[in-house]
Amino acid sequence: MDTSIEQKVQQLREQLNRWSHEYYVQDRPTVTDHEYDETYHELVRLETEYPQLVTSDSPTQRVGGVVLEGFEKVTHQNPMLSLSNAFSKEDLQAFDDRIKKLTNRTIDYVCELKIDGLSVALTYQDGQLVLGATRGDGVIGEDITHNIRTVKSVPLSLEHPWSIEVRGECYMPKKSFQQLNQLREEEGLEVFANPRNAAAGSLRQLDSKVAASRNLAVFLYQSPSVETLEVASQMELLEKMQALGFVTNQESVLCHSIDEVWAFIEKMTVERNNLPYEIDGIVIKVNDFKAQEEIGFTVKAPKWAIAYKFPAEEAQTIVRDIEWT
Ligand SMILES: NC(=O)c1cnc(OC2CCCC2)nc1N
Repeated sequence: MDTSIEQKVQQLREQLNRWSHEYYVQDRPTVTDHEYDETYHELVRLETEYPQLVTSDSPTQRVGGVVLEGFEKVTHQNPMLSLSNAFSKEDLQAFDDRIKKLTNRTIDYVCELKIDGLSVALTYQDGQLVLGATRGDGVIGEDITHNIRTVKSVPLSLEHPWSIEVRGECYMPKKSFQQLNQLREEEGLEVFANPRNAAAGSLRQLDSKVAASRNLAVFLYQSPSVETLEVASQMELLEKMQALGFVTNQESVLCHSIDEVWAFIEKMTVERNNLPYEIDGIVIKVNDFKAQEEIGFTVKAPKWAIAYKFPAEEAQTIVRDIEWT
């Protein structure tokens, strides 16, 4: 088979992956959907005629044609940690006091929206996505690669042949959640209680066509590969992951004191209702990785991070009703 066909297929594949990155990762498309679809179907036609040219990172391989018998177990080389919780400004002040006792370094905090989804770990080998896994109990998770590959904002391959693992949250946008529940109601099916359950239910499907239909998305926020990535702080890690083509949450901020952290929490307590996805709090992390190492971990969770949880909305609703009645 002549190499010009091979080059044509590679050129189409790379072009479509670039356009997909612009649309799903940067939210800045440079072509119309029609132009994307035309190019996509040209690739489908050529891959159908020359199936030996299909590669695992071709956009045609995202559509979910895999039905598993069951889920394989995955052991996380680096345990996926959980978070301690804070519920008040006083809890955060106590956290800040503890931190100051554990390191003499000047501490900056990174505040990240606590995305209300399902934790996932993505492993890339030589730039190719080879594994998508759930957190499970933190040590043993489930292999959900067939479903993770259908999430449009997860790169199937990276521009450079990195061998790294990145972690984040897979979630269902509010709009997709409402549309899904409306569809389920029309079909007489049980509706999902919240977007988190809907995302978890979608990723735990054996048939990847289901996940492919659920418009899932991800935000990446952690990586055990900090040596490979040569980053010295959480902020640098977020910037590096974005540079590699991963979606990171653009609301993350650097705070120089716990008072600034609280100001951000108060701001997001109001703004969270306008976000296109659900959050259930704010994650506060010591920025500098050397300081994180000094501060250390408890058995299950880092001492250098805490999750401030928003008050449960139902409680507020009840209180509001009482006030008005
Ligand atoms: N749901 C989130 O958005 C979220 C969860 N966890 C973390 O960090 C944990 C992970 C390992 C140590 C701290 N960050 C987040 N943004």
